[in-house]
Amino acid sequence: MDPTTQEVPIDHTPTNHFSSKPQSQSESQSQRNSPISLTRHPSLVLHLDTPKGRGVFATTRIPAKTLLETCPVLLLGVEENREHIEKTSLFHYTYNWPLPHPPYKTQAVVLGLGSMFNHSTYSQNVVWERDISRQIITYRALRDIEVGEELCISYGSHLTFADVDAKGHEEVEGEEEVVAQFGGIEMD
Ligand SMILES: C[S@@+](CC[C@H](N)C(=O)[O-])C[C@H]1O[C@@H](n2cnc3c(N)ncnc32)[C@H](O)[C@@H]1O
Repeated sequence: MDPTTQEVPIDHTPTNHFSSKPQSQSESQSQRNSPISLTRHPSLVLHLDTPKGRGVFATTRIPAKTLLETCPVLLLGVEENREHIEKTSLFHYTYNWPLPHPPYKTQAVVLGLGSMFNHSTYSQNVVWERDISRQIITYRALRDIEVGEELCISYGSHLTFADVDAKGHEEVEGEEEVVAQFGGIEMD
């Protein structure tokens, strides 16, 4: 797998990009029950008028692996998503979210800055990780981020919009592809 993108199959096991230490059952149980710190890195600002719309930028240098943001998510019902959300602009802000039962996937609205990170094919500098049991997503610096740099994640390879960073003539995929990928954002 290309480590710079997050195109991984849906996995119900929480993963950690920066540590390989497995969690014991009691550790994960006590983690589930403890309050969640809601981190937002103080150097993040929102620019309103970029070629990608709004976007998140750094006002100081941010070292690799720094925790940037912790976002609670709002899980959508499968039918609710299909019948309503997919028909609205909110759909382009949703992430795929695994379910333990058929159809094994729904969408989630990410509350906080998580919905503001744009996509970069070539300069992804932020990785994100779902915590399935606690319904949160955490974002970390993938590498050192310089002053003035935009913070970008990868939405995966199937985009529903023309990528302003694209160098070639990459095709914009249809809406159904997006559902299969990012939700609105594959974000996996
Ligand atoms: C989750 S939102 C990100 C925040 C968005 N820029 C805003 O202003 O609300 C996803 C949307 O941002 C835009 N976007 C993100 N990455 C982009 C890129 N690389 N090129 C062009 N547009 C992008 C697209 O309109 C996409 O549907």
